[in-house]
Order: sequence, then C-alpha cells, then structure tokens
Amino acid sequence: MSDPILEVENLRVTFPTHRGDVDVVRGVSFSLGRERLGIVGESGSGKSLTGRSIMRLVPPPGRVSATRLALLGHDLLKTSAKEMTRIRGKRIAMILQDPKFSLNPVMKVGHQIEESYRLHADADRGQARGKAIEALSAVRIRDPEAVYHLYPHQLSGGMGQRVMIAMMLMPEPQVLIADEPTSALDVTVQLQVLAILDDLVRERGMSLILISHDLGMVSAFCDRVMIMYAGKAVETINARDLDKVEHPYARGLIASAPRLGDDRPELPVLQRDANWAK
Ligand SMILES: Nc1ncnc2c1ncn2[C@@H]1O[C@H](COP(=O)(O)OP(=O)(O)OP(=O)(O)O)[C@@H](O)[C@H]1O
Repeated sequence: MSDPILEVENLRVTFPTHRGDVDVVRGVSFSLGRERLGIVGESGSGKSLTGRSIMRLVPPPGRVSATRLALLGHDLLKTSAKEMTRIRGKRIAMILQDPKFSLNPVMKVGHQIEESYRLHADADRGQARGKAIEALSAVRIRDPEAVYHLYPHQLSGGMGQRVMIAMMLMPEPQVLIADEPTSALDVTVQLQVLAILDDLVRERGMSLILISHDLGMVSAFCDRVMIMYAGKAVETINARDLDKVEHPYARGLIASAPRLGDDRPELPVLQRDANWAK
C-alpha cells in the first residue's frame, strides 16, 4: 500500500447513558492509502460513527478518542473546531445516504455548488459558475445548464446524489467518505452513481472510504474491505481475497449473501456467537 493518507489507531466512540458510558466503536484501527476501502457491517456495528469520527462530526454527547487519528500526518484530534471546518471542506469530504439532508432546499443547486467552490477558491461569480457547470458535467448530468437552475426538490434521488458528489468534490478533497451513498437509489441508478464515483476516484487519485451494509457491492467496488461487528473491526482483507476471510462473523456474512446463479433453496442464517461481541 502507498504511504498512509489517513491513520486511525485504536479509535473509540463513547456515549454516556444512564447506566454509564457505552463504547459503540471499540478500538478500530486501519490506515488508508490511495485506494478504495470498504467498511461493511450490519446496522449498528459502528460504520457511520467511524466515518463521522474522521470528520469530527460525532454528535454530542458522543466522545471520540484514539491513540492516533491523523490526516497526512496532521493530528485531527488536536485540531481546533475552526481549523477542522477548513479541513472538512478542503481535504476530506463526506457524502451521506440522502442528499435531501445536505442540500439547502431554498437555494438553486448551481448556486450551492458555486458556494462550495468559492469557500475554498478565490474566484469571482463568473468563474465559479463555469466551475459549477463543469462539475455537473463531470457527474454525467446531461443538461448541466438546466440542472444548475433547479431546486433540490426538483431532483430525482439519483440526480440529487450526483449534485451532492459534484458539490463535495469542488474543493478537490484528498479523501472522500461515502456513507451508504446509493442505498436510497434503485439498482440501475446505484450502479450509475458508483460508476461516477469510480471515475472520479481514478481520475483525481482520491482515496475513498465506502461505507455500506452490502458486502457484494463493496467487494466489487473496493480494493480492501474492513468488516465491522459490534463496534470492532473484526477483519480487513483485500477484496479479491474475500473468500479467504477467517473471522466466523465474516465467514457467516459471506455464506449468507445471495450470489448470481445461486441454486440454494434457502440462504443460510447467520449463527451468532456471544464471543464475537467481546
Ligand atoms: N447519537 C447517538 N447517541 C447514542 N447512540 C448512538 C448515536 N449514534 C449512534 N449510536 C449508536 O452507536 C452504534 C453504532 O452506530 P452507527 O450509526 O455507527 O452504526 P452503523 O453501522 O453505521 O449502522 P447503520 O448501517 O444502521 O447506519 C449503534 O448502536 C447506535 O445505536
């Protein structure tokens, strides 16, 4: 793997509850080079909070701690809130499942993309407009001039996600975290959005963390896969070696995934072991 762009060591996310503190991410470690890393696991396994910790966007009263959390050698845990806002826009970006929550409903999409550009570049209105149109074309929007003038509610789900990607990539971040970016879309649109992400990651040499519960999708799209269970990273493996995973949860997950041409009348049900969550 190339030099790490992101280093995560012993990451913990803790929430206070009336019964005391609960760790929901429990000592996760990984490093990210110029590659596509998938984070897979069932609902509640801590995938999103791992992504949000890197962005320093864990909602209070959640607390993040780590032995090391560094972007290009820069300690993210010692970064001020103000500096973090700058890093978030410029160096790391995050795409969430539903663009509706991230786009401003009362602002034309073109203007939102322009704003995202002008936050990080010294550009006049005309230059920013040109960049916005370019960005809309880069996410394969056929009539970028027309889409520029639309409001978010006028976009379909797939189109909204493309606009989000265009907006997030405006400042040319080094790391993109995509949290279930396609799970609200139907299968054909999912594939289109993934193909767009794939192009952009390759063209720009960006690192990608793709968070999903869909093992098949992640292993087809990523170079490496980290499998999470109950707040822990139980195994990280090259996507092409997925059939060699050793952890029993990971093996169970693979065995219970449907495959094309499957002739099994029923998919096996994952048999859990209380020891996995220890
Ligand atoms: N704001 C919060 N307050 C308290 N607990 C939380 C909060 N956010 C998440 N959690 C808990 O942390 C655990 C991990 O959540 P996280 O969202 O990271 O899971 P996930 O693997 O991304 O799941 P999903 O696929 O459902 O999004 C869950 O058990 C969740 O209930």
